[in-house]
Order: sequence, then C-alpha cells, then structure tokens
Amino acid sequence: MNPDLDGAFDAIAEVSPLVNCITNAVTVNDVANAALFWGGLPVMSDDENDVVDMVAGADGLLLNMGTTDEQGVETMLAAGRSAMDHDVPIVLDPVGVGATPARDETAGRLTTDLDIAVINGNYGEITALAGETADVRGVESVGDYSEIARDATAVAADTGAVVVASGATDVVATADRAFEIEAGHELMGQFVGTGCMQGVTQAVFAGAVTDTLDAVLAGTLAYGRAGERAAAGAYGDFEGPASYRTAFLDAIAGLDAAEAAPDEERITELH
Ligand SMILES: Nc1ncnc2c1ncn2[C@@H]1O[C@H](COP(=O)(O)OP(=O)(O)OP(=O)(O)O)[C@@H](O)[C@H]1O
Ligand SMILES: Cc1ncsc1CCO
Ligand SMILES: [Mg+2]
Repeated sequence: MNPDLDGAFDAIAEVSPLVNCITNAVTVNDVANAALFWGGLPVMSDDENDVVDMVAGADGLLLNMGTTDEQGVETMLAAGRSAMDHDVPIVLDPVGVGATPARDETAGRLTTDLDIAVINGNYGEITALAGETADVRGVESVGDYSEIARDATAVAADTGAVVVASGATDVVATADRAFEIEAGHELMGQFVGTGCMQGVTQAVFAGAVTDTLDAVLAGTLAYGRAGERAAAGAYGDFEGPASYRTAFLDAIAGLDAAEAAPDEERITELH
C-alpha cells in the first residue's frame, strides 16, 4: 500500500502547522529548516515561562532529548502538559536512550507522564525503550536488531504512540499493526541529523493530518523520497556528505506529492 500523499501535502499547505521544537543544540538549525521546508512553521521556544503559552497555540510539539539537562526535562514536561491540555500532538525523539542511565530515566519520565502521539527513534533506541538489550553508542544505533518490528509494537502497546524505528528500512508500528517502509538512501546515514529531521517531519505531518498513523506513513515515506531524489541529483550536484545535506534540504523544500509518490509500492504491512 501507499499512503495518501496528496491529502497530506494539501493538509500541510492548508494548516501551515506551527511546531514548537525543544531539541538538541547539534542539529537545531536543520530541524527548523526541515519544518519550514515541508510547509510548517518552526519555533524553538525552550523557556518554561514561554513555551507553555507557545504550545497552547501550536499544532505540534517536538521533544528531542539529544542534549537535554535537568531543567530541560522539566521544561519538556511542562510543554508536554500544555500540549495535552490543548490537544496538540507530541512527537518524542528519544535520542541516545539505552546509552546511559540518565537518558533511560528521562525517556521513562517523558513516556510515563505524557501522552505521546509519535515516538521516532533509531533501531537501538526503540529496542532500548522496549526494555530489550540494545547497543546504543553515544547517539548511534549499532548492533543487530532482527526483532525490531516486535519491539516497536511493544513500545506502541506500552505508550499508545505510533512508533517509528528508523534505519535503512523504517518500521512503523501501532499496538496492533506494523509496517516496513523501504525509502531513503545510504547517504542519509552519513551526516548528523537525519534522525532529528525525521522527528520534526513527523511533527509537521501529524500537526496537519488528523489520523496519526496516516500522518506518519505519509511523512516517513516522503522523508525517504526526499533523500532519494537528492541522491539522484534532482536537486543539484554534490561532492560528499556535506553538500549532499544541502541537496537533501533542497529536496524537502522542493518535493510535492507527485514527486514523493514512488513508482512502486514501498510500504509492506507486516501484520
Ligand atoms: N542506509 C540507509 N538507507 C536508506 N535510508 C537511510 C539509511 N540510513 C539512514 N536512512 C534514512 O535516514 C533516516 C534516519 O536515519 P537514522 O535511523 O540513521 O537516524 P538517527 O540514528 O536517529 O540519526 P541522527 O542521530 O544522526 O539524527 C532513516 O529513517 C532513513 O529514512
Ligand atoms: C551528535 C549528537 N549528540 C547529541 S544529539 C546529537 C545529534 C544527533 O542525534
Ligand atoms: Mg535519532
């Protein structure tokens, strides 16, 4: 099956979803531009005095725990409670969970105290959230994850979120359905931030498309297709990972529903 890309792109154009991002210091600019280039409106408010009111009028909230600290976690919880009060979907990117006890505790608090709409993490992070042994080195997923669909489903059942386990093949799971999405290009794994930009992509799509699973299937496929179109040279020549990153951002800006639509089916329902 393929998702309704026309519907998703139209919804984003109509809503221009305002997405408040509390995100890491490494990739914050790429995350802002990815949101803008999809047709959303990014704002990076992360002061507790400001973010609660900002989120009240927003369409999405991204919580990326890549470089957070003690105060940052409290701010994420306050922003998340405001999102829940105002029916704003929350996307969690549990960066580095499984690598240290502090990150495990942060992810545990966020998923316990907040009603998360989408969790977008790499294979290692999703496996760690499922309580299984994961090999997360810093923020990198290393190791072999043959049970990723089972683990993503377990995280979805536990949290109620739509779960995206990102990697060369993306796995999307709810408590009772699971899908594989074949999209993207290996060049996307060769610079920092593709996971973070995928997280904000979910927030833009979920901020405009009513059904969260529809939003995530469309957003994940479109994101991978942007990487493929850039790798094919459709957005200019590149010399290596740094200039590919620029072409990739241009592809996000330029992609429409027709270009995002693949010639063949890319999504397989596993169960
Ligand atoms: N080898 C690959 N083949 C196809 N697509 C890829 C590949 N590597 C990465 N991608 C694409 O990039 C997305 C995010 O990659 P990845 O899972 O490596 O994120 P991450 O580890 O969270 O990254 P980061 O921490 O740098 O933000 C994937 O969902 C996929 O679309
Ligand atoms: C490298 C890095 N360290 C903390 S967050 C981040 C960005 C990629 O997740
Ligand atoms: Mg990531």
